[in-house]
Amino acid sequence: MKRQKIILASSSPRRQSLLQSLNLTLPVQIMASNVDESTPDDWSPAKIVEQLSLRKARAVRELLASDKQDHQGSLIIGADTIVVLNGEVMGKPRDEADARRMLGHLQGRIHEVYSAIACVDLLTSREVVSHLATRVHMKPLDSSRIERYVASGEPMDKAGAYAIQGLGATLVDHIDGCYFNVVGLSLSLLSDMLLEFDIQVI
Ligand SMILES: Cc1cn([C@H]2C[C@H](O)[C@@H](COP(=O)(O)OP(=O)(O)OP(=O)(O)O)O2)c(=O)[nH]c1=O
Repeated sequence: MKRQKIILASSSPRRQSLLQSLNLTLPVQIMASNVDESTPDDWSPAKIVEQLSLRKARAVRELLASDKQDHQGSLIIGADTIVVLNGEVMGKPRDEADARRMLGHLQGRIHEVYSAIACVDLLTSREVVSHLATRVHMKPLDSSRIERYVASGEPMDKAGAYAIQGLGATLVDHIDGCYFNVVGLSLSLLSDMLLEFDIQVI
């Protein structure tokens, strides 16, 4: 049995276009699942993103279980991103008020963005998971600027209520670490992990 395809277990358009930008010779299929993203309070940021990325990839494996034959050569990839400020974990904002609150905490401070990638191999049943943290230095922002940014709609489906790849770039002073890790899928980490499954990007 040979490697047939990669399945990205994600509904995030950012992750889809980042993976596609690698121009892999293997076909890429998108298959999102609905997983419960709640986690115990005592989990570290690294454990949260690693376990959630695994949960997403395993959920797709379960979806495929009924027609295993067709997917045996698949490598499933899941990913998860959170923002962490002084121990406070921020996922996606619940509403605009929550986005305002998150940006109010992040402005003028340094936070970390944790993103994990999980690879679940249907060929060998092997699972590999890893994460990176990137430090983001956000500019000081007054409340009217935060208000205008929230009104743009961009924060709503982003961890920490901003998108560094969009208008949010204007709110960031600088970062230490991998840029694509902030966007939600580190291509550097992903390429290293794919090599472990004999998939060469370049
Ligand atoms: C900090 C930051 C996050 N994000 C996004 C990446 C993720 O899509 C999202 C964090 O939510 P996630 O729960 O990691 O992902 P998701 O629900 O969007 O997609 P899926 O679970 O189906 O893979 O925040 C940005 O796009 N830009 C940024 O600068």
